[in-house]
Amino acid sequence: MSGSSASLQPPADAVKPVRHPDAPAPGDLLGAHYEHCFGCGPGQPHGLHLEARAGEGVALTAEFTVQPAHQGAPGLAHGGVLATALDETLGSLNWLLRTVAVTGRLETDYVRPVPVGTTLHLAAEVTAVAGRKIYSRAVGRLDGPDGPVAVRADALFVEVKVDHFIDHGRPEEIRAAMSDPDQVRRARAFEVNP
Ligand SMILES: CCCCC/C=C\C/C=C\C/C=C\C/C=C\CCCC(=O)SCCNC(=O)CCNC(=O)[C@H](O)C(C)(C)COP(=O)(O)OP(=O)(O)OC[C@H]1O[C@@H](n2cnc3c(N)ncnc32)[C@H](O)[C@@H]1OP(=O)(O)O
Repeated sequence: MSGSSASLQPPADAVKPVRHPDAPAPGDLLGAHYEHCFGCGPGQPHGLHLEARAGEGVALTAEFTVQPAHQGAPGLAHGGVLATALDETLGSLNWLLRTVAVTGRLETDYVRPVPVGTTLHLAAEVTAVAGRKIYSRAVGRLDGPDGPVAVRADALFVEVKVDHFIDHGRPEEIRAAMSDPDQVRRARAFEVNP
């Protein structure tokens, strides 16, 4: 059963999430937040190339097709890769809040094995917000958006400033990101108070 950890239960003062007025319209592809992201970046040959689309409210859907490079057991997706798909899907919710946030905690249930070649159909939503803490959950299904559940996750993301990345990222990549106007625009657009 997922969501059992006490730290993933929203506190009494938590509020419902609010979709940002400039959030992408329902159905819009969200695009990669960073070219070299292992979850969504087009510049990672063995990455997941996960594609997320805005939903209604603070919810979205995403798809990811398991490639041979993602195996753990023969012919089956690696559990860590599936956790990455869930993490990336949950992280994409930040586009709808227009908040920069990182994963603090991710709890994953593996319900069914996921064969190579499978397209995992993911759906995620923010359930509550308490200060900098964003509570969310996701599910991944086989054979279509209404297919059997293969994986589930509950998560806590914590809002950070863009400086979080600038302060902690390896200087080579940070320098490259900061000299890319598109990347700077994407990062700054997420900040509530740039
Ligand atoms: C211009 C160039 C820019 C370059 C940047 C480019 C792009 C940027 C745009 C978007 C990118 C955004 C995200 C990345 C993208 C997607 C990937 C998917 C998401 C990820 O893959 S992202 C990587 C994995 N992730 C981390 O790398 C985090 C490492 N970690 C930390 O950096 C700190 O740990 C942090 C910041 C989490 C907290 O640190 P902190 O000092 O800011 O705050 P603090 O500790 O006070 O926590 C505040 C409140 O959260 C509670 N809390 C914290 N952690 C908890 C836990 N684990 N369990 C339960 N509760 C927890 C506390 O209990 C407290 O709660 P309370 O307020 O009630 O006391």
